[in-house]
Amino acid sequence: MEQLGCSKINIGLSILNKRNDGYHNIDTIFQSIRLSDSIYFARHHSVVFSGIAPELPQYIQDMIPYDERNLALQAVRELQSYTSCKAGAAIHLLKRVPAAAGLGGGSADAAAMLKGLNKFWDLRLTEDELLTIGGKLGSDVPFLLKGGTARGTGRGEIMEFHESPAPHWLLIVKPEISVSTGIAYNKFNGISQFTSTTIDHVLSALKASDLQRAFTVSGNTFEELLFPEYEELQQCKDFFTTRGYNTIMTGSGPTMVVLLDKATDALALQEEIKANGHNWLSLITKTCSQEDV
Ligand SMILES: C[C@](O)(CO)[C@H](O)COP(=O)(O)OP(=O)(O)OC[C@H]1O[C@@H](n2ccc(N)nc2=O)[C@H](O)[C@@H]1O
Ligand SMILES: Nc1ncnc2c1ncn2[C@@H]1O[C@H](COP(=O)(O)OP(=O)(O)OP(=O)(O)O)[C@@H](O)[C@H]1O
Repeated sequence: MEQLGCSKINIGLSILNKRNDGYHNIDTIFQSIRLSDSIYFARHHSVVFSGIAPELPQYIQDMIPYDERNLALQAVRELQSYTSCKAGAAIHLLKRVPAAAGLGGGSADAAAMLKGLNKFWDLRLTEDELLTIGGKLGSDVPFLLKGGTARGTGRGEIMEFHESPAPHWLLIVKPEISVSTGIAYNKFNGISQFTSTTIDHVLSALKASDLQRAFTVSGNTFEELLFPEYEELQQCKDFFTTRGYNTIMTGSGPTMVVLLDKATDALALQEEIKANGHNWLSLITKTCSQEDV
């Protein structure tokens, strides 16, 4: 049995304030994208876990541990302790989503593991139970369990779902910079030009099915926090905006999301990235809706 774990982009993200539990309240628009990892389940007498990421560059492969530190295996452990299930499974994770990219890759695997094992072991957990278990594993996991298009508040787990825009082609571009999510959040000093009003504007553009406008009016507090320190991020964004493409950073970065008019634009941009000597990883994907997740 195969279970897909679709990743996400954030179309706008405002950090509102720091909470007493160490997390930050945010206001964001989550949007599922087709780019996904696969988890394969086969019958086995005990739980064994393995994984590979052959399509990703070596420096990203080196970041992903296939042991108890892997969020997907942590999802297995959470399910085992919640249900006391003693069943086995041979579980294999095939990663295609770049790690530490702001695409929610590890969280997508955790979500896929919860949904996959719920079916494979016939656990019959309700969606609410999965959302509660998912929330323990990471702030992005509840959205990734459901997918589609949602406004996320709280630490991201309070979700208000909306109709997804028609599928749009995207070029996902990741510079070779890694900043951990926790460290990026710690740079927040209480002030951002992007507020819930920014996210209101994104949402009204989405309601009008105008993804171009949604990108134009969106903003991400993490851009304010990271661009001054990592010049290459501004350079990467400018590379696409100066060529006329609406471009936003997703999550806590460093990945840029370039909104395309047509898939062939991606091939031309990939050629230009190479011709300009940039070592950015770029992948073509599409936005998708809850039915695809
Ligand atoms: C940047 C986003 O991807 C936007 O969707 C998420 O907010 C991050 O979600 P995530 O990777 O699932 O993050 P978690 O694993 O829950 O938290 C990692 C670390 O990020 C910080 N964190 C995360 C989410 C949040 N709303 N406030 C935070 O301050 C905390 O220091 C936490 O220890
Ligand atoms: N299944 C997994 N896939 C990728 N990374 C994982 C996984 N499990 C644990 N990790 C660790 O988590 C780190 C962050 O990777 P992940 O892909 O989840 O980040 P992200 O896309 O930036 O997440 P977010 O957008 O939720 O902040 C990696 O550097 C890696 O060490």
